[in-house]
Amino acid sequence: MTADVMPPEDASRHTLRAAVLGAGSWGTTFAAVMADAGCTVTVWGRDEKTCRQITEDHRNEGYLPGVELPAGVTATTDVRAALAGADIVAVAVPSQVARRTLEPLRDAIGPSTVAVSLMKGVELSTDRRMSEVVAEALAIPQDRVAVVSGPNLAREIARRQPTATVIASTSDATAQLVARACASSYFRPYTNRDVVGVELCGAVKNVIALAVGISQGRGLGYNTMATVITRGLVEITRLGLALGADADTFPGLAGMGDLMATCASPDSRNHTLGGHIGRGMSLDEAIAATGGTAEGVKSCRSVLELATSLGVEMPITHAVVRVLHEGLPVDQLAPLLLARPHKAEGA
Ligand SMILES: NC(=O)c1ccc[n+]([C@@H]2O[C@H](COP(=O)([O-])OP(=O)(O)OC[C@H]3O[C@@H](n4cnc5c(N)ncnc54)[C@H](O)[C@@H]3O)[C@@H](O)[C@H]2O)c1
Ligand SMILES: O=P(O)(O)OC[C@H](O)CO
Repeated sequence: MTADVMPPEDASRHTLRAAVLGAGSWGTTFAAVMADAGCTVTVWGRDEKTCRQITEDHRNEGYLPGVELPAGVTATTDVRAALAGADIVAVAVPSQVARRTLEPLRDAIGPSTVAVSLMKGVELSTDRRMSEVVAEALAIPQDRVAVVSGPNLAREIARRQPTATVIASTSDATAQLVARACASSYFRPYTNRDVVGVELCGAVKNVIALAVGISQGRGLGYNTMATVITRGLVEITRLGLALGADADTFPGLAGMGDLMATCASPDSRNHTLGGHIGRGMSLDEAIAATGGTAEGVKSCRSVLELATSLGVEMPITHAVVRVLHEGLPVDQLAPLLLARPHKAEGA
């Protein structure tokens, strides 16, 4: 199949209305996905110029250069106008601002509106997963919340390159509604009840991608990359199981699938930022050079806190925290990981 050629769907199959909060890469892309799946979509963004460009020119050049958006996507800076009458509200702001973005909007959400977290992070002050933050901030029950996570690099999907994703919710009806709102010829959703596992995979793979980026920035090769990815999946699984996740989630799309995409792609902000650190930039320089939201930079600390509170060992995550936030020189990362006491592979 040739890339960039999947046609949009027939947009007349259903009449769902969706709002997307966040006019960045993934918010805009997921809005386009839902529009191609037949929804009428309004994006809320903070920047007037970006919103006008989305509505009038069907583009968001700041985040998705060269991409033409479906005409069914419009944008506004008026968040309440975006939310009016929405069956679905999808949230795509940085994880650490989700709570403060959503709390003032409690009264603007309809009584049966479903909220979708598109975010891949863990809240710093509370160690909460994003579906927990969304439910608490909007004061809605968990069964009206779904999570979308998988190998979903926005820039590829915005060009209608085919991919699959996972829609996780404690409610089958909620997951199916969201799946219907986004399924198209280039975007295939699979539903899953394991919200904990799906969300953890999405948040922790960003930390592992930072580690892979750092090692590649140091000039290390594919053996190192494969080792970090594989042992990264082991530590994601260990934490997930300790939190009650389903073991089947980890080798799936939200686990191994997203880990591979993020650790391999030059489009990944986490991977890219890790590369800058590996080549010797300071954290502030690397954040500025990368642009966009690299969630692992902050979430590595909340993930480590969560793991420590449960007595779960996460050596790669710990090493990333030490390099990014505790001044460990980058060339000491590999020796730190390799000098750990011997253990059997399955232990
Ligand atoms: N880009 C991707 O490929 C991708 C794919 C899947 C999931 N995600 C996840 O989606 C979430 C959003 O990522 P993104 O790629 O769209 O990020 P982005 O940096 O491209 O866009 C973030 C958006 O949030 C807005 N924003 C920033 N600070 C804000 C604040 N204080 N209050 C309100 N809005 C604010 C920005 O203006 C921007 O519109 C992240 O959790 C990310 O991990 C991203
Ligand atoms: O650009 P990143 O590193 O936030 O990764 C984007 C997506 O999460 C990949 O699925």
